[in-house]
Amino acid sequence: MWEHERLVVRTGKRSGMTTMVAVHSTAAGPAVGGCRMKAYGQITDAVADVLRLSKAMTLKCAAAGVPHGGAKSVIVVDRPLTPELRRDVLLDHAELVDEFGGTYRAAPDVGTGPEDMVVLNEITPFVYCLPEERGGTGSSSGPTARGVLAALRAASNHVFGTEDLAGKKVVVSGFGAVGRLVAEGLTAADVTVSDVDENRRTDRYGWVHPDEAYRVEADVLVPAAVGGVLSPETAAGLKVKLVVGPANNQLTDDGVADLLAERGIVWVPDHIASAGGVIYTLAREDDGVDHETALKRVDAIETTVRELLGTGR
Ligand SMILES: NC(=O)c1ccc[n+]([C@@H]2O[C@H](COP(=O)([O-])OP(=O)(O)OC[C@H]3O[C@@H](n4cnc5c(N)ncnc54)[C@H](O)[C@@H]3O)[C@@H](O)[C@H]2O)c1
Repeated sequence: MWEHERLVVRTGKRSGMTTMVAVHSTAAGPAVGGCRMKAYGQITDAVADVLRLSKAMTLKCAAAGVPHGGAKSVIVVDRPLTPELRRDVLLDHAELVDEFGGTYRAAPDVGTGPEDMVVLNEITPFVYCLPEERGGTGSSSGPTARGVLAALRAASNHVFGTEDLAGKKVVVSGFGAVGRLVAEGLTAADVTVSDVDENRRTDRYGWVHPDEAYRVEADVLVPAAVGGVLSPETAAGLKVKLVVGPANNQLTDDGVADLLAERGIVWVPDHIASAGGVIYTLAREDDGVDHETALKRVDAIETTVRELLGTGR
């Protein structure tokens, strides 16, 4: 069933590249979501992604209790990006974002960052996370990681009876901006990391090949790379008790949640565990609260997860 409010797919007049915006819902308020820039096999893959991700943003905003709906945008990279082409496609995309008149407000996502929001902002005011020197709050990776750590505290307490994961083996799959900060925050745990990019390997943590990350024996798995990583097959092969991570849309389909539950594996939905970035950004940029107050709102993810797991207080 079609449940999105609006989907527009456009060929950019400067770049000739395809960009798109999907608004899933504005029922709770203007829709927010990231602008993803990546290569896809087919345009239909990109459309499927933008529809899935925009719906996940509606769930994320609802669970976080912020007065916004969910949207997402995608820039389909179909050739090597020179700096000129990158700028052109961002300007093309900015025109599309602007046509939504504020019903979609864009933030960075995989493949884009605060500096790209500066380019969008040349055409549209409807952007978040400009660099701090431009009056924005910059990258939201820090608050996102903080939210994941809050979710981990609550879930760890539920599963292991301890909040700090002391001595527990934790596998962080995806050693990028968020994964790295989550690993750093798990000071008491025995952390192993994994990434498709071998250059990210470090002596500080154990290392496991990405193909093995979802099969190794451990206590906790933190998906911090890409979506679609929990399929019926990977769920059947997991040897962990707890899965909590920032990667959006971790399940290949909703039924995988039941498979995990049947196996006694506790999974905290990604739209709850990954909400720290959106909570922080909206608190600072829309509500105008200070850094510490915004972080307190992020830390409330711990309470949300306690309530979700029936250990609320
Ligand atoms: N940054 C945020 O504020 C934020 C907010 C909400 C959700 N997320 C989600 O969290 C995840 C991580 O975000 P990020 O900002 O750290 O991204 P990032 O691009 O900085 O890091 C992702 C890392 O995953 C690696 N990777 C890619 N494919 C992989 C694979 N198959 N197996 C293992 N590693 C792989 C990449 O090499 C990279 O190091 C993404 O799914 C993102 O959508 C991020």
